[in-house]
Parts: sequence; structure tokens; C-alpha cells
Amino acid sequence: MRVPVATKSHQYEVVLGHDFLADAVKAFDDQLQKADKLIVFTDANVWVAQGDYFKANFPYNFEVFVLPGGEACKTFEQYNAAQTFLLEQKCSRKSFIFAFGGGAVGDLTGFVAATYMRGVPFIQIPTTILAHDSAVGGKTAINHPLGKNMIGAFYQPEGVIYDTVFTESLPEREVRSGTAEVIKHAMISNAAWLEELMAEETVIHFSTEELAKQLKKGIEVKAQIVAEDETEQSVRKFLNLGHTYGHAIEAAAGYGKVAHGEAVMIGLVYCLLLSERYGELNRNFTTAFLQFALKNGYPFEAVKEYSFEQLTEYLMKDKKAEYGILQFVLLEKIGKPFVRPIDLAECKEVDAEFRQLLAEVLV
Ligand SMILES: NC(=O)c1ccc[n+]([C@@H]2O[C@H](COP(=O)([O-])OP(=O)(O)OC[C@H]3O[C@@H](n4cnc5c(N)ncnc54)[C@H](O)[C@@H]3O)[C@@H](O)[C@H]2O)c1
Ligand SMILES: O=C(O)C(=O)C[C@@H](O)[C@H](O)[C@H](O)COP(=O)(O)O
Ligand SMILES: [Zn+2]
Repeated sequence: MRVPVATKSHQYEVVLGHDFLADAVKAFDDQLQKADKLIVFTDANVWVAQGDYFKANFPYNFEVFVLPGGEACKTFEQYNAAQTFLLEQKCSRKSFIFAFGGGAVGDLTGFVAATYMRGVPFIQIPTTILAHDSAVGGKTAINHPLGKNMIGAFYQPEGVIYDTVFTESLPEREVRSGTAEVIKHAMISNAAWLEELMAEETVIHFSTEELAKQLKKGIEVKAQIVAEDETEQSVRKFLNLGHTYGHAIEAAAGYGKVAHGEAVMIGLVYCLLLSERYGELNRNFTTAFLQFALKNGYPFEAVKEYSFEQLTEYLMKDKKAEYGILQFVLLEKIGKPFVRPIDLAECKEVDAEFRQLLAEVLV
């Protein structure tokens, strides 16, 4: 399966298949033959779980740089270590970098590639379900202790090779986390799709074929949006549904404690509550969605661990905020997102409603 991505700055393809890494990499043969060095960035967990398959199917010589797993790789320290590695390897503008891992490796690698010698080409080889989102569209970043993804660049890859073999070694928690972004893509684009997902017995145990279909649908939504708005001036903000509250939870907890998709799911429920005030959605739907999330094992305990006041400093650093006012992505109805300024007093009211709803449902 192929999904073309045509942004203002760059055009490329996401190729999605099963057990096809060797063939998919060969499609880049011209560019790779001309490269003076191929570097693979990965993380320790991915390398242990999937390194053998990667080495057996990657048909070129390469040097590997192994990062710590998860959010621990999206730090200034790892950014610095990665740049040092490229310099020590005598990488040039003719070198080529591969991001082999989940969203964390992809975000770090993309930012390193964007800034090494002011830009070297890179290819995303995603290994998580979540990375159907992160590998596409060119948002790259590292975290700052004061806020999530604060230091980064828009920098598109040369291509995305998505071999679903890699997702087979994902722990269930990561399957769940990644599926939250599939659900987000459904919520911003297609009511029937969300209805189908909510009707599933479970969204955590899809077959390989069904998973590929869901990933493709998510990638198509993302590709269409970033083609229209690469740098988040307008419709790209819709991809941030659930992230204002979600990123605040992630940052307050300490990066990596609450997985990104878990935090996004919390943020999606918060946004449904807020959306009830401005569109067609109602409390019955929000409650049904929360039940669906709980049935699939999404954890909501983190909400109780932080007061609204503790979340406020992170909420206020949301990148969509303008002139000190938060801009929330809301839903007029499922499939119809819009952006609206919301003041802190209203955020606090909805936060209280959220905690009340959780108290009622989590008895
Ligand atoms: N750039 C974007 O547009 C974008 C979009 C969404 C999320 N993100 C970012 O992506 C990150 C989350 O990505 P993620 O959920 O993929 O997390 P991740 O990269 O941290 O991976 C999750 C965990 O699974 C392990 N892992 C990855 N692939 C594996 C595999 N195949 N088998 C076994 N273990 C594996 C990792 O080592 C890690 O411990 C966050 O930092 C988030 O901010 C970026
Ligand atoms: O691609 C986008 O645009 C997104 O917002 C996708 C999000 O799922 C992703 O988590 C992104 O990294 C969040 O971006 P940020 O600008 O809020 O840090
Ligand atoms: Zn996200």
C-alpha cells in the first residue's frame, strides 16, 4: 500500500507492507548508492526486539547509533550525543540517516537530520502503531523540562517505510498507546470510522490485515492535512486534538511515565467535554466514548494525581496558544474539528467536570 505525501516543501511516499523491508529499501537504491555513509538511529528496545530482522533485510553497510528507549531519547543530551556521533563518523551532506523506531526515535532523528550541517536526508522506518502519525508530516522535536516537543523543526523525510512485522513485538501498552492516535484521526475526519472502532470488541488486538487498513486510513488523514498546511498555520492544528491537555499530563508526570497515546486519550475525553459546550456533541456521547476507552484498558488514573493548578503551567505552554490565550481543537461533531480560544477559567470548570465524570464512572 502506498500513500503519497505532498507538502509544500517536499513530496514523498509512505509505503506500507508486511515483511517487505528489503524490497522497500531497494526503492531508494539510487540515492543510497550515492551516499557516502548510511547511519541508522534506533533505540535499545527496538534493536533487541527487531535488530536481527533489520540486519537480515537491510541490504547496505551502515553504522548504528543506539539511543535509550522511549522519551529518554528526546533530550538535549541525546541530541548532542547523536550529533557528536555523526561528526565522529565523518558524516557529510552526502550521508543518509534512517530513523528506525517509534515516535521518540523518529522525532529525535528528524531533528538531528534537520540540523546536522543544516540538513541531511533521512528516512523513517517506524516500528510502532503510534508512528503511523509521527513518521509522517515532518514534525521533529526534542522535549524541554518545561514543555513537550518545545525544540524542533518542520523537516520532511525522503520517505517512510512501514513494515508491520515490527509491530509484532510491541508490548500491549504500546499497542494501546499508538491506537489512540488512530482513534484521534477517526475523530477529526470520519464519524462512521469512529463508530466502527467504538463497536469493536477490542481495538488492541487487530489482525495484521486489519491493522494495516487502520494505519493506512490514519496516514491518509494525516497526509491530506499536512499537504494543505505543512507548518500548522490552519488545519494542521486539528491533528492536535487532545494534545493540549494530553501534553500537560505527560509533562507533569515526567516524560515517559504516561505514554503519549495514553495522555492523548485522556486529552480526547477532556476535549469532548469542552466540545459539548460549543457543538452537537453531548454528555451521552462523551460517557460512551469514555466507556469505550476504559473497555480497551486506557488508564485515566493520572488525572487524579495532578491538580488543575499543577497542569496549568504546562497547559499555558501549548504551542497553539496566542497572546497568552489557549486555543483548543474542539469538535462541532465527530469529523468536524474547529479551533477556539478558551480562557483558563473555563478550562478549570471543564477540568472539574472531567474529574467528576471520572469519579462517577470509575467506581
Ligand atoms: N512528530 C509527530 O508528528 C508526532 C506524532 C505523534 C507522536 N509523536 C511523538 O512520538 C512519541 C511517541 O511515539 P511512540 O509511541 O512510538 O513511542 P516510543 O518511540 O517511545 O516507543 C514506545 C516504546 O516502545 C519501544 N518500542 C518501539 N518499537 C518497538 C517494537 N517494534 N518492539 C518492541 N518495543 C518497541 C520503545 O523502545 C519504547 O520503549 C512521543 O514523543 C510523541 O510526542 C510525534
Ligand atoms: O502532526 C501534527 O501536527 C500533530 O500534532 C500530531 C500529534 O499527534 C503529535 O503528537 C505532535 O508531535 C504534537 O505536536 P506539538 O506541536 O503539539 O508538539
Ligand atoms: Zn500525538
